[in-house]
Formats: sequence, structure tokens, C-alpha cells
Amino acid sequence: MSAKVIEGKRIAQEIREEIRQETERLKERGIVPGLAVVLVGGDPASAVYVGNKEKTCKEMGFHSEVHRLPEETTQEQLLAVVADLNRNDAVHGILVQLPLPKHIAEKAVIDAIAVEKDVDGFSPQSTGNLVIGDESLLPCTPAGIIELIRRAGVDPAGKHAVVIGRSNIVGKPVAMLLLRENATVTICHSRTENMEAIASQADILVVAIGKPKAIGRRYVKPGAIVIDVGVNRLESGKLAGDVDYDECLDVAGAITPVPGGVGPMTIAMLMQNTLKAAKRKAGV
Ligand SMILES: Nc1nc(=O)c2c([nH]1)NC[C@@H]1CN(c3ccc(C(=O)N[C@@H](CCC(=O)O)C(=O)O)cc3)C=[N+]21
Repeated sequence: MSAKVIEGKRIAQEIREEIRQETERLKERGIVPGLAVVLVGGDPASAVYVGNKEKTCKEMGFHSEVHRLPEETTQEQLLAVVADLNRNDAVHGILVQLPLPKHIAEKAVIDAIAVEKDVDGFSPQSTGNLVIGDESLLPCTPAGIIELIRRAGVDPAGKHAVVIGRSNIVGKPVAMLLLRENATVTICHSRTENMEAIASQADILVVAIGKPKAIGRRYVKPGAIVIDVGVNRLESGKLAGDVDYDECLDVAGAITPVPGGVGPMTIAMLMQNTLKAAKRKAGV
């Protein structure tokens, strides 16, 4: 039996079309959602990601601004840019592309973004709101994962969800969102013993460890839904997930591909967060 392939790219496209239409209607009321992206330095992968975000904003009909700052930018200068954007009424969402150069403390910068403009959902306040279950902008990749699970026709309630990875930007928040959806959640990480035995009990397996093809078929319960968050560039130039897709294809019930799975959903959720922030500011 072969797994159902969860087409993140197509689903993201549907969501983008919904956002584009809603933006058109908002424009008639004088509301234009705005996203500011800040890129420090010349990392080529980051430059591509930022370019994609800019292009998607334009497609949505958003106001888009990209602030490309040189590698030598000081933390103080970057904080000043963020402070300006916090005050800028045309900007409803602020995203500082990570990673930042080593001489800048990422935490200081993330903490400086106004919570109502925190479209990444990375700030301590947004994270706290997520854990408590208060209204907040959700981190894009975790929100995209929940959307993919829903649209695959799986209700997490009562299911065993195993998350492999405990980062602040994916593992921890996706575990909290799955808990909010009433799953029974286990978090595995680099120090977990018997990971295979735990992972293979999962009805929903989410993998976010950043190691190409690290998770093979022995980690997958027959029929499980497998969500692969990894985006690893191989030496061949090809992209690979953290899951060995070919090997897991005939064990899993449903699986996300890389590329074309979680990645496109991340950008769609960023657009959704920007729209939400704009509506909230306008009192819609
Ligand atoms: N402040 C901040 N917020 C982020 O959300 C953020 C960040 N920094 N730094 C880098 C990571 C990475 N990330 C991705 C987004 C989309 C794809 C994506 O669309 N990937 C395509 C393939 C793209 C390709 O071919 O390279 C896919 O999986 O199909 C991947 C990775 C967001 N990140």
C-alpha cells in the first residue's frame, strides 16, 4: 500500500488565493496589509527566502518592504530599524530573517518586535499566549503543519502525536498546538533513548531535526501520518527532508514531500498572519 501524498504546495496555493481575494475586499475599505522583511547580510539561502516572501506579498496585493542591511550592521542599528517599523502604520507585520550574523543577539531583536506585529510568532509574549491558549499570531511553520493535518482529514483529538525535535521555532510550538488540538503529545530529541520505539507508536509523526533522511521506515507505525519539516540542501544541490521519503512511502498512511510539503505552507501562514494583524489593527 502506498501513502497518500499530502500536497502542501497545492494546499498553500488554495490558501493564498483565499487571502488574495480577502485582500481585494479589504482594499475597498482602505485597508492594505503590509509586511516588512529585514535581511541582514548576504547569506544566499536567506536572500532566496526573502525574495520569495517579497514576491508572494505582491501576489497577495500587500504592501511589501524589504530592508536589506549590510553584514556589518550593528545590533543597535538593527534595533533602530525595528523600532521604526514598530511605529510605521503601513506595516502590520515585521519579520527579521534568521539566522542573523553572529555579532547580533537574535533574542534581543526578536524581543524588540511589537507583539501585534510579530507575524513569526517567535517572541516570548506570542509564545506565552500560544501555551496559555490566548489569542495570538501563531508561528508559521507549526500553524502550517496543523492545517496540513486537518486538510489530510486527520483529527488529532485522542491520537498519539510524536514530535521529533525541540526547537523554539518548530518542535516546541507544534507540540503545544497539537496539545491544543487534544492530541496526546510526546516530544523526542537528541537525548531521547529508544526513539524508534517511541516514534513507531505515533499516529501523527512530526519530524524537525535538520538531518537529511535521518528517519527511516523503522520509526513509522503502519498507517501513520508523517509530517516532514526538514529542508536540507544536499551536495547534489537537491533538497531532502529529515524523513527518508522513498523508504517510508509504503509504511505511512499519509506523508508530506520535500520540497512541496511544509515549506510552501510556512509562507502561506506568514501571509495569513499579516492579513490577520492588519484586520485586527483596523478593528475588522
Ligand atoms: N524569521 C524567520 N522566519 C522564518 O519563517 C524563517 C527564517 N527566519 N529563516 C529560514 C527559515 C526557513 N523557512 C522556509 C520557508 C519556506 C520554505 C519553502 O517554501 N520551501 C520550498 C522549497 C524552496 C526551495 O526550493 O529552496 C518547499 O519546501 O517546497 C523553506 C523554508 C522559513 N524560515
